[in-house]
This record gives sequence, structure tokens and C-alpha cells, in this order.
Amino acid sequence: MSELPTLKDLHALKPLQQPTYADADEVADVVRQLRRLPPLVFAGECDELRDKLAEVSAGHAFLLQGGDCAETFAGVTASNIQNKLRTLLSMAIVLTYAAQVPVVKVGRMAGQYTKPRSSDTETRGDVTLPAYRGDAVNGFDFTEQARRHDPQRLLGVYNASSATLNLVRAFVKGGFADMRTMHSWNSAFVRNSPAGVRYEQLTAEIERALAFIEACGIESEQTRTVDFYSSHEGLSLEYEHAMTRIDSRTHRPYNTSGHLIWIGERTRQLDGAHVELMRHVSNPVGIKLGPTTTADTALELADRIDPANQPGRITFITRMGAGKIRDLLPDVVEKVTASGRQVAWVCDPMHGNTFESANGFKTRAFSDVIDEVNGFFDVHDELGTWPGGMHIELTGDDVTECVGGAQELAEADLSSRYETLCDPRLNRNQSLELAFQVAERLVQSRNSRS
Ligand SMILES: O=C[C@H](O)[C@H](O)COP(=O)(O)O
Ligand SMILES: C=C(OP(=O)(O)O)C(=O)O
Ligand SMILES: [Mn+2]
Repeated sequence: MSELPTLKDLHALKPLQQPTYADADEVADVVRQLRRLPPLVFAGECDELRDKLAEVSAGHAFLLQGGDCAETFAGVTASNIQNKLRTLLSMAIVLTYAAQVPVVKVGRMAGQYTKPRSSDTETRGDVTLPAYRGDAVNGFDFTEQARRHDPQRLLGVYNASSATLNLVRAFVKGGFADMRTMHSWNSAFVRNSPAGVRYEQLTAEIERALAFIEACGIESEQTRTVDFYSSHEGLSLEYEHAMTRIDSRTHRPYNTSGHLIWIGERTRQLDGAHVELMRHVSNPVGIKLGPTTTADTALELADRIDPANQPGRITFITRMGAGKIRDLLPDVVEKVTASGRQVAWVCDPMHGNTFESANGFKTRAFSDVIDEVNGFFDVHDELGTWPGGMHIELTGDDVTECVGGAQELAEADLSSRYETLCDPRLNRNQSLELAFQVAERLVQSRNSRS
């Protein structure tokens, strides 16, 4: 692996989806400040996650990765973080119990503040302003002042990520994730829904089994804490580069802003700056693969980012769209598998299924999400490869952003609690419902392999 490129080297590659900062000296000063700040995660933790993802790629574990499309600074509150974590942990329980495979839990949390956009600008009426690019770059308010690209916000990302991760670490190791309390992870608004009722039954069953195990005097430390990892799209070159440090154990660069960093669909050019940076860091790397991806592109990306074919290094997150996945995914999976590569295959059933509702909301249909998930399982079952995980935009709250699901959210309902600043997320109910559906497919896949 050649030396870590400098920020200047990366900018020479003409990176896409970057902010346009007015004052280069101010940016350099922020980057200097970031470089001095302590790491948010440790290299050893990234290695641990890579080992777990190696298990995913070998077909022995399943990845659950989820959280907001765009975290916000205002969203760094105890209840918001707790609700998201509870949703993810509940989903993981459903998946683990049904499929009887370990579930690797990764949040789109503690760093997901930078957004690629289809357009650089947004127009409302006769006013056109820079598009919102995530709290890392500018503010959501539709004013010139808020939409200015402000490098100081990168320090805000560090602080918000640090506060989030601190609470997450306390929650998952300090008793909150104790399986004996999983009953209470179901919140009032979920409890009476069909998925909520199923969850109650399932947790009652597990709790009885745990009580039995305890009564037998069997130690169950593993049931009291959870391993939870952070992830985000590594889009801001300034931030990601400044947070990349040389690990004193291995003398290799690690991006210490999150455990897993992924490269987005819009910035995965083979000779682009994002691939160039990520190929030099030792974290596990996710790569989004949209509907234009050919098998050759996937293979070239894998060769560039993971020349050593290290298990757990690469997670391919496919987001083809419900109507396309059955046609497009087989060739990619088949050729990558035939090349001898072992990668984790993960389904993002969100980003290929976005549309605008008749009443003007960016939304997704729960039925499309389920359809893409089913297509993903169909393809892998057919090829005999392992459907390794799910990548979901979700929230722990009772929002109305995606239509459908057991509550039959209609387009007319979207306006009541549409809170996302970017893409529509599954709400708590829809997330749990999805987990039950995925669990059923996972059982089938596991059975068909054994
Ligand atoms: O989260 C993903 C992208 O940022 C988002 O889908 C792009 O959305 P846009 O088309 O509204 O810019
Ligand atoms: C921007 C995103 O996805 P993609 O790169 O797949 O479009 C995202 O995950 O929010
Ligand atoms: Mn998104």
C-alpha cells in the first residue's frame, strides 16, 4: 500500500459532491484543529468489526446497518439516540432469534452528516439557493446565510459524533442493551401494531428462556451487553482526511471518525478521490452499487480497494431498485463470486426506490422496500450466495415519511410528521415489520444452505 495521499493530492483528482468554501485559510485552520482532536474510534475496534464482517461474507453472520439518511446537530438528544438504538436492537433480536445467526449491528450514526445531492441548488418560488448538503456543510433553513458552506461546521460534526458515540457506548455496555429488558424496547406507539404484538410475544419467549438459563446457574454475560459500531458515508474529504491517523500498533492509517466508512454511489469513480482515500485506510469499507454497476466495475473497485482480498474488508451495498434488482444483481454477484472474492453482500432497499408523491413529498413505498429485499434474497438463494445484510434508513420515532406498511400510511398522511431533512426513513413500526419479513427470508436462506 503506497503512502496516504495528502488532501492536496485528493483535490487534484477533482472530487465530486464537495462544498465550495469561500476562504481556503479558514478551511486549513479547521482541518488543523480536527487533526489535533482525539480519535472517535480505535483501530482495534475497526479490526474487530472487519473480523465480524468476514463472518458475514463467509455466510456465518448477518449485518444490520441503519439510521438516519442525514443526522442533524439538533438531533443529538438522548431520546433520539435511544429510540434509534432501541429500534436497531429490537430488529436485531427479531433477526437473531428467527435466523439463529449472529447479527452484526452498525448504526448510520455518529458521523452521518454529509449528503451528496442530485442538484447543487434548490429553488423555491423565484428564489434559488445552494442545496442543503448535510449539517456538516450548511444549514437546512432556506436562507442565504444558512445555505452558505461553512467549514466551522466540521468541528460541529466532530462534537456531535463524539456526543452520540459516547451515549451509544454507555447505553450498549451499561445495562440498556441487557436482553432482560428488551421487552421495554418496544415503545407505546409500536406495542399495539401487528409487528409490536409479534415482538412482545417473541421477547416474552426469549425472556422465559433466559430466566431458565439463569435458574440453571449458567453465566450469561453475553446477554447483558452488545457490540455496536458506527458508520457513515465518507464524503467530506477535509473531515475524513483529518480524522485519518496512523495506528501505533500496525503503523497503518485508520479513519478514526467511524468504524465502517462507505463510499456513495455518486463518488465511487475508480480514479476518484474517495476511492483513493479509502483504499489507503484499513477500516472496513462499504461501497454502494447502484443500477448502472457492471460486474467489471465491481471487480475493479474490489481490486483497487482490497488488492489483498482480505476477508471483511469490502461490503458491497447494492441499491438497484425493486424493479431492477432481479435483472441486474445476478451478473454482478456471479462474476464477483467466480473471481474468488469473498465480499459481504448487503441490500439497501431504500435508495433505488425514492419517488415524489402527488402532494410533493420525497417518499418511498414500504411495498417497494420489501420487494427489493425479496429480490435480493431471491437472487442470492438462486446463486447459492449469502444474502449478508440490510442497510436501512430508519428512525426510532413515529414519523410519516414512507407510505404503506401495516399502518397503511397514505400520501395524505405524509405531511403530519415528515421530519427528515433529506431522504424518507422507515418509522419504528415499519422498521420492525421489515425485520420480521427479513427474518422469514433469512430462515429460508439458511435452511437452503444447510
Ligand atoms: O441520501 C441520498 C442522497 O443524498 C439523496 O438521495 C439525494 O437526494 P436528492 O436527489 O434529493 O438530492
Ligand atoms: C446517499 C446515499 O446513498 P447512495 O450513495 O446509495 O445514493 C445514502 O446512503 O444516503
Ligand atoms: Mn439517503
